[in-house]
Amino acid sequence: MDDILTVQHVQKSFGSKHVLQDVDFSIPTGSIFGFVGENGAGKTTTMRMILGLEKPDKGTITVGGEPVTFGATKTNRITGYLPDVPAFYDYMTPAEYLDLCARITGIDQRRQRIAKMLDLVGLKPDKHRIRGFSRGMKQRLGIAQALLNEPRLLICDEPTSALDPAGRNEFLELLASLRGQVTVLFSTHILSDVERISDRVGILHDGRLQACDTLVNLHKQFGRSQIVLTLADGATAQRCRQALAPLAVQAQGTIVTVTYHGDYAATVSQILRALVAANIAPVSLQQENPTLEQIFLEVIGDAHAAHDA
Ligand SMILES: Nc1ncnc2c1ncn2[C@@H]1O[C@H](COP(=O)(O)OP(=O)(O)OP(=O)(O)O)[C@@H](O)[C@H]1O
Repeated sequence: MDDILTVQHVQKSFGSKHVLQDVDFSIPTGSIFGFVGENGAGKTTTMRMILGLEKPDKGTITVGGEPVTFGATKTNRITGYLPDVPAFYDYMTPAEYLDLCARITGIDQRRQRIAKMLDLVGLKPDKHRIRGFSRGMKQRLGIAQALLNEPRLLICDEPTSALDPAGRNEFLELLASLRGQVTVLFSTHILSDVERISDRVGILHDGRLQACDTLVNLHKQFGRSQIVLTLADGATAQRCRQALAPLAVQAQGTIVTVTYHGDYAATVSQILRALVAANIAPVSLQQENPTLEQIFLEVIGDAHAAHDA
């Protein structure tokens, strides 16, 4: 699979502030990429550089194999953008607004295209003015606008942060429904949103992409998975802890927790063999997967440790 976007060794400072030190990543065509970082990490700056709205100090960016140049860039013909605070003409209906955008960008067969976009984002082609829209409806209209020119790459800056849970849910479903039709790059600091729909995740911290991989691989590399056993009583829990001593094991009350990296099946069979040998029958055994939030903390913790070393 080829990469729709490549960002190579990009650096950016504002005055004496080094925002991006060496950002390097690519996005395979057709995937949904969650771009994660704390406030001020440089997500918006990176996206603006991909759109040619900001000039990198060093490094190169390509979209669809073409280099992005600062200013009027050809690559924006295949890129759609939903800014963090999209601005609309409130007195227009969504169809009127999309018609205006389509005229400005010279889109053919406007009527069919607008009807298709409104249908895709679940907005009615009626006389309701944007003024009365909820934030969620405005975000969906923003997506319709960003998709108007049938882009190959859709960039969304913090698209869910201003939405309530129901609006977020709807919006994430809409983004997920675009999978396969358009490659999506969206930034957020809501990690559960990334976990729900992304194929790949990039974690931006300290001016670098500290991790960039599929969720499965991030779990493998950084996730500290746990297996939680419940025993009949405290004494059995202590015996269980001793039986499992070669593993990273803790006991508290009747609960014994084993923390492991890597393969669940291999670890659980090791546990079961040790329990059988010690003649211990647990009341329950449960697998607990790390959340992306735990992985994020692990990644930025590793970055700090490397920095301090
Ligand atoms: N035009 C500018 N001039 C000076 N500093 C800037 C400019 N644009 C961004 N910055 C600074 O660069 C840093 C990164 O900002 P950026 O908006 O890219 O971060 P972000 O990860 O998108 O954060 P947020 O989640 O808060 O939007 C911030 O410290 C910001 O103040």
